[in-house]
Amino acid sequence: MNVPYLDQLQGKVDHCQHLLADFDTLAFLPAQPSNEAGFRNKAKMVISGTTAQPTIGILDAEGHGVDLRNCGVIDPALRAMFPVIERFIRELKLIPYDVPKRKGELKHVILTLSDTGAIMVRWVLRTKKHFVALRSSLPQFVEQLPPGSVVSVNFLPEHKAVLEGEEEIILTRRTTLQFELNGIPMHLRPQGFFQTNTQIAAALYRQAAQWINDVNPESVWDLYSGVGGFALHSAAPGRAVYGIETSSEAVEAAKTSAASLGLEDAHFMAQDATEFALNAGWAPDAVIVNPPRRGISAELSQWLNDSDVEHIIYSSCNAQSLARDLKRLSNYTPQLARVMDMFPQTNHYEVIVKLQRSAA
Ligand SMILES: C[S@@+](CC[C@H](N)C(=O)[O-])C[C@H]1O[C@@H](n2cnc3c(N)ncnc32)[C@H](O)[C@@H]1O
Repeated sequence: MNVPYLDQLQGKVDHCQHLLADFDTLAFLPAQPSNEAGFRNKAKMVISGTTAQPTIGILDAEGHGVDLRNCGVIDPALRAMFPVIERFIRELKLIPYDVPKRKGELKHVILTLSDTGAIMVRWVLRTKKHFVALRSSLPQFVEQLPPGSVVSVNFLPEHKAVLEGEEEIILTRRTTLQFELNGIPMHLRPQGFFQTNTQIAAALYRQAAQWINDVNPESVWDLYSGVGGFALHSAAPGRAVYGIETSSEAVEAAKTSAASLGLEDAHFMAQDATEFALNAGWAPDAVIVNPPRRGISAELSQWLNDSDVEHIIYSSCNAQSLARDLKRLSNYTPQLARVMDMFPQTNHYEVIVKLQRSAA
C-alpha cells in the first residue's frame, strides 16, 4: 500500500519474470491491471467485541477485534452491509465469540458480492444457540439485501483458526449466488471457491478462452475447476469439456451453470484432480490447471509430462510453485505468460501461462 499502482503492477511483473527467467521461450503479454480500490468481491470478517459494540474486521496478536469496515480494498457495496450486520447483532442480541476466553457464539460473517449487486451473507456460529433468532428474523434481514441475495448459517464448533465449518444451512429459498461473467451465467454455493476480483476473473477466463479457441481442441480438461469458470468459457460446439474439482458444492454449481447454458458436452465431477488424470485412461487435447497455492502434485506433473496432451494452460496464484511445476513439465515449451492483478495493494498476483508440447 502507498506504492503508486503502476509501480505495484510493474513490481509484480518483475517478480514473475525473475522467477520464470529460466524459460527463455516465454514471452510476457502486457499485464492486466485492476481497479486499485474496492475490487474485492469477498469480505471475510471476524466478529469480536460485544453485542452492543461489535468489531467487524480482524483480530490483533492478542486475539482482540480490530475494526476493518472501512478497508479500501473491499467493494463499497459490501462495506454498505456492515451497518446492517451491526444492527442485527444488536437487535438479535448475538454474542460475538471471544477468542482468548473461548466464549461466545458469533465468529465470522462472510460476504460475497455478485456483479449483479446480489450478496451472499454467511453467518458463522459456534453452536445452534442463535440459529432460531437468525432464522426468525430472515424476512427483515432479506429486506435490507439487494434482490437475488442468499443467506446461510455455518457452524464452526471447534476452537480453530479456520474460517468456517462443514455444516451449512441455507436460510433463503435461493441457494446460489448468480454471477454473469462475459455473458456466461455462473453460480456460487456457500462453500464453493470464487475468484475474489470479479473484473480480473472475467479477464482471466477471456484470456484462457482465447488461447483455447486459437488451438481449437476437441477435448479440454479443466482441473481444479471450482465453479467451472475455465470449463464454461472453453465450451464450444464439437468440443467436450470436463471440470474436475474436490468440492462437491462447487461441482453442483458448475453443473447448474452448464445446464442453464444448455451445454450437453460439459461434464463436472467431484474428484481429486491427480486421481482423475491417472485413472482416466485417455488424455484430452488440452488441459487447463488452476490449483491452490501449493501448485499441482508431482504425480500430475509427471502424468502430464508423459501424456499426449498438446496444450496446457496453467493459471497460478503462486509463481513459486508455478516455476517448480513448469520445470517438471520439461516436455512442454512455455510460450506466453500474462500477469493478471487479482490482488492490488498486496504482493500477490495471478499469472496465466500457455504451454505447448515440444516437437519430439
Ligand atoms: C484456485 S481455486 C480455482 C478454482 C477455479 N478454477 C476458478 O477459476 O474459480 C482452486 C480450486 O481447487 C480445488 N482443489 C483443491 N485441491 C484439489 C484437488 N486435489 N483436486 C481437485 N480440486 C482441488 C479447490 O476446491 C478450489 O476450488
